[in-house]
Amino acid sequence: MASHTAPAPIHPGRVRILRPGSASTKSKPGPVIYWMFRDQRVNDNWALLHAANLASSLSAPFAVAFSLFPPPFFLHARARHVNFLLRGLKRLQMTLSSFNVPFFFFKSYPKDSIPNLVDRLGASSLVVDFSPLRQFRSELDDIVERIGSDVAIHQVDAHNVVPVWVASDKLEYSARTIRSKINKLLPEFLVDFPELSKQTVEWIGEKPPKIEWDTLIDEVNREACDVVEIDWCVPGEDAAKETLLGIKEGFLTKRIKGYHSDRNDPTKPRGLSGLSPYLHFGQISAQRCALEARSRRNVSPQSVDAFLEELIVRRELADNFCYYQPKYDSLDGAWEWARKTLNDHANDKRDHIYTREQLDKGKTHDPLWNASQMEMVCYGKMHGFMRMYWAKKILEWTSGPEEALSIATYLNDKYEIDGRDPSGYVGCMWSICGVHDQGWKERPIFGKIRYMNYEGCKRKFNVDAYISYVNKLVSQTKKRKPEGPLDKLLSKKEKN
Ligand SMILES: Cc1cc2nc3c(=O)[nH]c(=O)nc-3n(C[C@H](O)[C@H](O)[C@H](O)COP(=O)(O)OP(=O)(O)OC[C@H]3O[C@@H](n4cnc5c(N)ncnc54)[C@H](O)[C@@H]3O)c2cc1C
Repeated sequence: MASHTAPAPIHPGRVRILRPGSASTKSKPGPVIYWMFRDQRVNDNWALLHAANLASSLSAPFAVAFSLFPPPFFLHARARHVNFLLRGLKRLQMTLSSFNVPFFFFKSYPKDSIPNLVDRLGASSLVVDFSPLRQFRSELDDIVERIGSDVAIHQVDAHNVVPVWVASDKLEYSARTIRSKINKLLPEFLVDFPELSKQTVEWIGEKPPKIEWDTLIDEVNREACDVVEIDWCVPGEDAAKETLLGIKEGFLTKRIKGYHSDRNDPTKPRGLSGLSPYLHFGQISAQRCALEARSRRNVSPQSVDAFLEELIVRRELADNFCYYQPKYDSLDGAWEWARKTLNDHANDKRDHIYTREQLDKGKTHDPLWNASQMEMVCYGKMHGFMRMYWAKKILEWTSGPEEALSIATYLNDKYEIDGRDPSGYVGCMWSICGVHDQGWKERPIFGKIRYMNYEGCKRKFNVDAYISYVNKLVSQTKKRKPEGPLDKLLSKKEKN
């Protein structure tokens, strides 16, 4: 991609030394291993660049390792998620090999495979990604504990434009309180990436075993078959780049102008960037998206500013919340005012009460809600505006806020291709528990939590058009038989 600012070295604030190790005191330090987790890309990846720099400073080679949690997978991922990830990694392995970088893949808990690999290879250093999610952090704690004290362990926040620990040292109250902190740091952190160079120190150690990608994908399709793969979104870095900058339908090249006016209209899904699957799996860097958007600001300042607000401020606020609030997916994680108002109204009469199963099947009295649920179930990505309405109605139609939150996060994680993400937990917490929002006029069930209703949606967009759009999506999905290999379909889409 084109460079717009001078490439910068890695900002020291982006790297945390979890353990110093003693590699530099050795006459022949062992290789550097990068345990890739959340940032599954070769381009624009500060963690990979750091591993390469570290290796070069030690005159040692480096390799990348990825460990797929065994079933039920990380955060109970379904075939939709795991195979998007695997198809992306399949391409990533090829790209890495063009840089002479070996790629080790395991289907086991990282806390088992990574320390074992580090030990077997006599590695001098381990570089790890950052994620604020509990399950990742506990896995990392175990890894650190199991690795010998002479091995250096460095953590790099390659996901956020401003590393979470630099942006703020505390739980932020709202976008208003974090915005100025992030904006002040952008000149330091929103800089162009240096290029990754080909590995020059020869890898003479153990060779990674051959990865049978197609067999793995078939296995996952059997093991996590309750939510099937999607076919409209091609996984991998190239497709991510195409979504951002493609000459036919790229977001910044063709669609950005309408973002400001169309992004809250669910009948215009192309009005959104469509980048969330790629951002979630780290197949594109948010920093790259921001650099490219900023360089096109003259095309449509309002739209670019609105996009940067979502991409940087809102997304990184979500990481801040999950990082500093351990109860990020529970009513206990809400602010005192919200917990009080929700508890005050927990026993209010509900006109409709649905079970998780009824909601899962989209069987409520509200055709708009059912359509949004089906958009998520069949298509795998509900429109951003509908996500708010969808979650708020779950609060209205279940027996209490704790149950509502648990159903909303369960369904969001199960079906959204971008689910199991800090932005998902915070989206549900915002909608149901008022996190990052303010108190509104008190009303039944919701208390002071912001309310949304069907009539409001009717005033904002053409509800019937959205419902028919989703019906069409559903029937197209039903028509697509799982007969032909999805690979064929995906590669055809990639060529177009
Ligand atoms: C109940 C609920 C659940 C949500 N679940 C998820 C989820 O599981 N995963 C997820 O990535 N986002 C989630 N969001 C946030 C938002 O709806 C999606 O990020 C957005 O719809 C993704 O589509 P897009 O990339 O085309 O959006 P665009 O509008 O083009 O946004 C670009 C990027 O900005 C970020 N972004 C946009 N809106 C938000 C937001 N409100 N909070 C944080 N980051 C944002 C995302 O990374 C997004 O990809 C949820 C919101 C709500 C209210």
